[in-house]
Amino acid sequence: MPIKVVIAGATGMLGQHLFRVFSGNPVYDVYAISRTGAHIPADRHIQLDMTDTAQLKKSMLALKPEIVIYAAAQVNVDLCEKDKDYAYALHVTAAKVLSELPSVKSFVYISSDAVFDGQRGNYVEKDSCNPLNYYATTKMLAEQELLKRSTDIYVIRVNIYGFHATPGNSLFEWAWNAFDKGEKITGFDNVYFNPLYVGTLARLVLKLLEKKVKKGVYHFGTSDTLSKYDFLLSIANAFNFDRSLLQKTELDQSKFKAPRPLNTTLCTNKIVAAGIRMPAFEEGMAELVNDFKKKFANEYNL
Ligand SMILES: NC(=O)C1=CN([C@@H]2O[C@H](COP(=O)(O)OP(=O)(O)OC[C@H]3O[C@@H](n4cnc5c(N)ncnc54)[C@H](OP(=O)(O)O)[C@@H]3O)[C@@H](O)[C@H]2O)C=CC1
Ligand SMILES: Cc1cn([C@H]2C[C@H](O)[C@@H](COP(=O)(O)OP(=O)(O)O[C@H]3O[C@@H](C)C(=O)[C@@H](O)[C@H]3O)O2)c(=O)[nH]c1=O
Repeated sequence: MPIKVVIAGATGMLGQHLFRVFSGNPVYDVYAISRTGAHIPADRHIQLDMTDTAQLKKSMLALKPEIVIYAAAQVNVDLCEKDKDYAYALHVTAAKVLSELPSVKSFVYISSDAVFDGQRGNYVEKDSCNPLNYYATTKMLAEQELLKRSTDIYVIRVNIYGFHATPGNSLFEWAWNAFDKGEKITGFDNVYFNPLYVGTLARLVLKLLEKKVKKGVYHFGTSDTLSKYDFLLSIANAFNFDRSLLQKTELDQSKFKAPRPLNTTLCTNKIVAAGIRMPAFEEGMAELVNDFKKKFANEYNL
């Protein structure tokens, strides 16, 4: 019998890849939860606003998933600062409800590098969290809630990049669109991270479950570190945009509502020791370029 998997947030930038990767493996019988169902076959989609926990519980008690992968979120950090109840309901309460289902044996929660305050970088799993904004606070609270359970809980702290199936506003999409229109943008030269391409992360999540890695918290990320300016520059280079459209700036010049951390690079020794290799940044970027060209070749004349 195939193993029933539910992907919460399967229409998202990461979720679309999780849905594709798990659906492509006959071991799994995959279902998606989202509000819109964009690009998900109708017979695989469970349309839900997960902040309606009564409805969520009812439909999942009927479906009985064995594995839940939680990639749903409100990733607009400033919006989370404005609507704290919604952020808490989506990031903490809904995840907790799913983790408590009697059928669930393994639960993967996609957390964030933002749980750290960014004062130091190269964080290991045991370092203390000190979130600077409410988005990150809810990710930390969710981790704490979930880790109380005796089920196999995997918390993956990571930063990600990619693009949506229906064009959205990820960092990559924002920069690509600006460069394409010939607009100038500024890149933070003092903010450091080691982000994974979403296509890569989806495969690594499958590997994590298949290798039966010990439950707990894991840091995922590229083996090298870059600034957000370097990241934006690599987009300009990869797509042959005019590099002079990108200028350097520092984080304190930005006008965010919610404070952001400076250096959230994650040390990945623990997951590498468990036998899962983390790629170099250029490997993921090459995959993104390939995926982007395949998807948008005609639309953008690539
Ligand atoms: N993007 C980033 O820079 C980073 C993201 N992360 C984490 O990675 C994970 C994936 O993020 P990403 O793919 O960028 O997110 P997206 O915003 O691309 O996708 C979010 C997903 O959640 C679903 N969703 C949102 N609200 C609800 C709701 N109320 N009820 C049901 N479904 C909902 C959306 O579906 P729909 O709109 O169809 O309902 C969508 O499928 C998240 O856990 C995030 O915290 C970590 C670090 C960085
Ligand atoms: C990085 C960057 C962003 N910006 C602007 C445009 C961009 O859309 C906006 C937000 O940028 P970012 O997406 O990098 O910033 P931010 O919203 O802080 O990204 C975060 O997202 C959440 C979901 C996480 O989990 C975190 O780890 C974190 O990476 O700020 C610049 O103008 N220059 C820059 O160098």
